[in-house]
Amino acid sequence: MDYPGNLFVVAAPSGAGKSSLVKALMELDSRIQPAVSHTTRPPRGQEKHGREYFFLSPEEFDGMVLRDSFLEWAHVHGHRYGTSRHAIEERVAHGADVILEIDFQGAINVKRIFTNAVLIFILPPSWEELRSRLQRRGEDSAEVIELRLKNAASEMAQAREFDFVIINELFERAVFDLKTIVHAQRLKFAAQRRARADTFDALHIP
Ligand SMILES: Nc1ncnc2c1ncn2[C@@H]1O[C@H](COP(=O)(O)OP(=O)(O)OP(=O)(O)O)[C@@H](O)[C@H]1O
Ligand SMILES: Nc1nc2c(ncn2[C@@H]2O[C@H](COP(=O)(O)O)[C@@H](O)[C@H]2O)c(=O)[nH]1
Repeated sequence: MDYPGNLFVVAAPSGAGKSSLVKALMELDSRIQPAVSHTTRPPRGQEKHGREYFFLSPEEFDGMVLRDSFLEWAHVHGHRYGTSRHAIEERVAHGADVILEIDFQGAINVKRIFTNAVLIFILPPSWEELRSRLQRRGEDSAEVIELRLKNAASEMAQAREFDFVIINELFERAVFDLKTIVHAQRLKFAAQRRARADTFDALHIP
């Protein structure tokens, strides 16, 4: 699918810093809109229904799957997470730039549908730092942290499927990299759309 707005998809192993980076990007760039996912995971810390996620029961999630309401959904760290079609298709069709924070399975599925989507993978500088960020965040039990670190190895192996990889060592540097990727892609897509429109005009194709 090709739409007037741009779709950016950010994935990372848990604790690499993608939510922090996306939040910082949105503070610098008012054109970027977040998409709130649905999940069966219980809220953690100060999370609020409708802000970080729509928190659903397994039955409610099943209902959305049966109604084909998800653009993509996946099992991640023992819970289900999904991106609603409604949240994306309508907004991108109307020219909005939307950013998704989802896992690598979701990112690859989104790219199959939105072939112009830009996939960005965030890596931590080291295993030690990844562990220490999860511990410092202080929102997950030791058991959950171990599960997320165990899953991180296979997630990181997917980085090569992505269009861009950012190493989030120095936070400000990583925000700059993310901002630069978004800006460069907007320019590229705008130029492609102009070139296509010019070709259609030249060929008198309505
Ligand atoms: N460059 C950085 N240097 C040091 N700490 C960082 C950096 N980036 C993020 N952090 C911290 O690491 C922790 C994890 O970051 P964050 O919650 O953004 O990760 P995440 O990838 O979104 O994780 P999850 O997928 O579990 O939600 C947070 O406490 C955050 O403040
Ligand atoms: N495939 C999808 N993955 C998603 C979605 N929303 C979030 N996620 C990913 O799940 C893990 C865990 O998130 P957490 O908030 O429990 O730490 C993380 O990788 C998210 O990016 C989604 O809609 N689809």
